[in-house]
Amino acid sequence: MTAGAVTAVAGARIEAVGIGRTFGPVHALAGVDLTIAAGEIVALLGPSGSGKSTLLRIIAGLDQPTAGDLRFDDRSQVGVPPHQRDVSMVFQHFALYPHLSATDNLVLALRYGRGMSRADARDRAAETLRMLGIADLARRRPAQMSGGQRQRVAIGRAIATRARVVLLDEPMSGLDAKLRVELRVEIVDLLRRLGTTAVFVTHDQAEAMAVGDRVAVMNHGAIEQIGTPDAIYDLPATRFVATFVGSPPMNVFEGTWSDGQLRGPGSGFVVPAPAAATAVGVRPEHLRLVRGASGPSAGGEFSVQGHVVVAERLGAERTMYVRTATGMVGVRVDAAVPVVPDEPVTVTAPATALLCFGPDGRALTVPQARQPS
Ligand SMILES: Nc1ncnc2c1ncn2[C@@H]1O[C@H](COP(=O)(O)OP(=O)(O)OP(=O)(O)O)[C@@H](O)[C@H]1O
Repeated sequence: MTAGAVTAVAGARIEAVGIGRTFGPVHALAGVDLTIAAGEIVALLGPSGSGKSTLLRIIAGLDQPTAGDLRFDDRSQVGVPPHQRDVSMVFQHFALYPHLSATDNLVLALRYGRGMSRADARDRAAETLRMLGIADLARRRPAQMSGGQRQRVAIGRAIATRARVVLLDEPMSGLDAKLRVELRVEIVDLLRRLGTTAVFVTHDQAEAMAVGDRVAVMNHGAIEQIGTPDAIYDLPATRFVATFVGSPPMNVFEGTWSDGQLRGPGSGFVVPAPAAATAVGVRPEHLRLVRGASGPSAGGEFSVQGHVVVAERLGAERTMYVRTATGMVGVRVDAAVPVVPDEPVTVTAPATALLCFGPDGRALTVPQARQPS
């Protein structure tokens, strides 16, 4: 994409206050509070059915909340139709007009959505296609483009209008992995340069972490946690967030608490834990693999024994899966570590890498090593 000066916009500040949406007995949204700063990019991340699209549609004005308020720059948008909200949307399916060229798809949106003159609309369309590196597609119709090219045009149409809010609903889910990565870098760069406020829905945690200034993790119609990608990864507020974000996910081990310690089943781990802890979590990269069975752990270190099952190669590293009495454990190791199926191993982690969870799934402690500075 060609960098260069573009006409910037003042993105709107979005505020959702106690937004609820029921469909008969279904609570699609259960009191969502969310403030998005002007010009910020927020990724809505969550499993299928968690309410992401419903929230996005309410922000767009395509659906109305059954409770709460939605404000743009302190003005309530409840009851305001989509075309009066200054939002533009990119959907998973391109929704381009098939009989129009790339240029004309943009020109139409600018003339009828923005009331621009034909000449101004053509200038803006050309500028936008240039920004997206697809000026050579100007005369082609959607059927003459690849999926990635069509989605670039659809994104171009959304940003060409310079709406103060851009909403993207799984905009890349039909594209292959390499193209998704390429395109998301371009989208973020473009949104930043324009200064527009953006909400990006995805169920792909890597994508959410890559595009969002902040990530809002949704579950059962509520936001479980909102924070920077670093905060979401390093300081997850709940067990759900801890295991939804990260690949492979955080390992979580159930235990029984007594006298300041959490004990795994059988002769499993014993680690210091706050009262009422029911489980302890540790990320695969904080675990260490020691060959053979070792004695009891010292100094509050986490330690379980097991046997190597399989390993998955991931670039310079691999994930070794080890079967233990407390379940399967994923350990991130250097790719140079040889894989010997069935080999007895001990998996350990320092106490500072452990995160304990209570019976309601909330994180109980923030390990010293991971306190924000
Ligand atoms: N028009 C509707 N009528 C009835 N139920 C609905 C409607 N729209 C959404 N729901 C329900 O609301 C809940 C949230 O749906 P929503 O589409 O917002 O989830 P999502 O997180 O976007 O999921 P996905 O990733 O699968 O798109 C689901 O239980 C869904 O079945």
